[in-house]
Amino acid sequence: MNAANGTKAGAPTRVLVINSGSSSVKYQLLDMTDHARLATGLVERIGERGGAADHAAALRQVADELDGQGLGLDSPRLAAIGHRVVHGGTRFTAPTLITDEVVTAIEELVPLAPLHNPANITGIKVTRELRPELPQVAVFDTAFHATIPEAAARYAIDLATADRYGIRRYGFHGTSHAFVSRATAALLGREPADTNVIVLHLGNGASASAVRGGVCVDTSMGLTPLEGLVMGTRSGDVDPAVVFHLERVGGLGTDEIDTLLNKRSGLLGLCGDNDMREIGRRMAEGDKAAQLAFDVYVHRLRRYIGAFSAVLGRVDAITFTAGVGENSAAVREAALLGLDNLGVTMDPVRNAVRGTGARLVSASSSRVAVAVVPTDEELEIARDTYALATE
Ligand SMILES: Nc1ncnc2c1ncn2[C@@H]1O[C@H](COP(=O)(O)OP(=O)(O)O)[C@@H](O)[C@H]1O
Ligand SMILES: CC(=O)OP(=O)(O)O
Ligand SMILES: [Mg+2]
Repeated sequence: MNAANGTKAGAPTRVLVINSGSSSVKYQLLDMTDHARLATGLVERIGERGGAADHAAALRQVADELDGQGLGLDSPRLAAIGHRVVHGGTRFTAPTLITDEVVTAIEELVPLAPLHNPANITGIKVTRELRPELPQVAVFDTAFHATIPEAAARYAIDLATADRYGIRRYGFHGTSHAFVSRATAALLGREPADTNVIVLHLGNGASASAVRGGVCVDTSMGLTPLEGLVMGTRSGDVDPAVVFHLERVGGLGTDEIDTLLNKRSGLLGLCGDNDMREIGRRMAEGDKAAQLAFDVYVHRLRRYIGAFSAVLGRVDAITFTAGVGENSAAVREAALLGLDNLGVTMDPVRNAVRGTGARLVSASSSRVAVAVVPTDEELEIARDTYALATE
């Protein structure tokens, strides 16, 4: 052992993180001795004109890009590859060393995450072909939510039917909720075990979670990443009868409704834009559709903040993260305005300051701290991967 960093002399210390999404592959190569990013990249527009033909081609492009930087997958310094896998079902509640049997089990979960899991599986298969002997680890979006109690995880539908089809709340963005809730405790100078946090992960996909003492007790996403908050292109909560209505009265097919709710709804559906920056610009010009989209987005957020305040009882912090949460002072302010009865007092000046690191944006007098914490899903995945690969 090397006393300085706890690793065996000459042992590989690098981890490649692969995040295969529905139309992109993101990757990062990290050195786990100092968490340095040696390479990061993104292959976009998979399956579109001018983009990679498919996910396998995108993964080979990633391997070539790393080769070109002298950081190829054949490097003896690579300790492991970590893959983000969106749906782990009830079977995978912790990071898992990938075997043929694990790949088959992730394939069996495709019906629960048809938009996400197939891309994750392709990523795993391509890198296993390239480095068959290297430890590869699946890190699941759902795992952090496995602790949610039955009262919050169950939908109130016929129990036998629910169990037969695996219908329950799984929750997603778990690596982000785990990382950010821990970082919030650190920012407050407290132990995660005595810190209660509401985490608002507001990216293209968006979800809220209630974390009590480091343990997740509720989250807004459900069976799939469609439920809950208003997102870039996803509706979040709707009355499920909307689906029957569109089928019976609108004559839409199941796949059309799936596409409508996942890809043509949310901010995009309400105003034609899914980027909060563009919505802000349009609002400044008095655009009514953009204003409506913003208002619906914020109203839904406030509902979940209220609900999760009640779920937790005592709230120590409300933390904003991901693209919108880290950058939109307007969303943060509108979401928390007038919540003094819940112990939340924003400091509008602190909130408006553009910053990059973890920071507080509440007034010093606020009983509940309001924080902005940049998420780092890749580092969380790399840590989980390295821990499992080197144990
Ligand atoms: N400066 C900004 N102000 C407001 N919103 C921003 C800003 N920068 C990024 N965003 C929002 O963040 C979103 C992307 O968030 P991100 O967490 O990167 O998404 P993803 O889910 O793709 O990882 C964009 O769609 C945009 O609306
Ligand atoms: C699960 C999910 O919603 O992921 P993303 O935000 O990457 O779309
Ligand atoms: Mg993201």
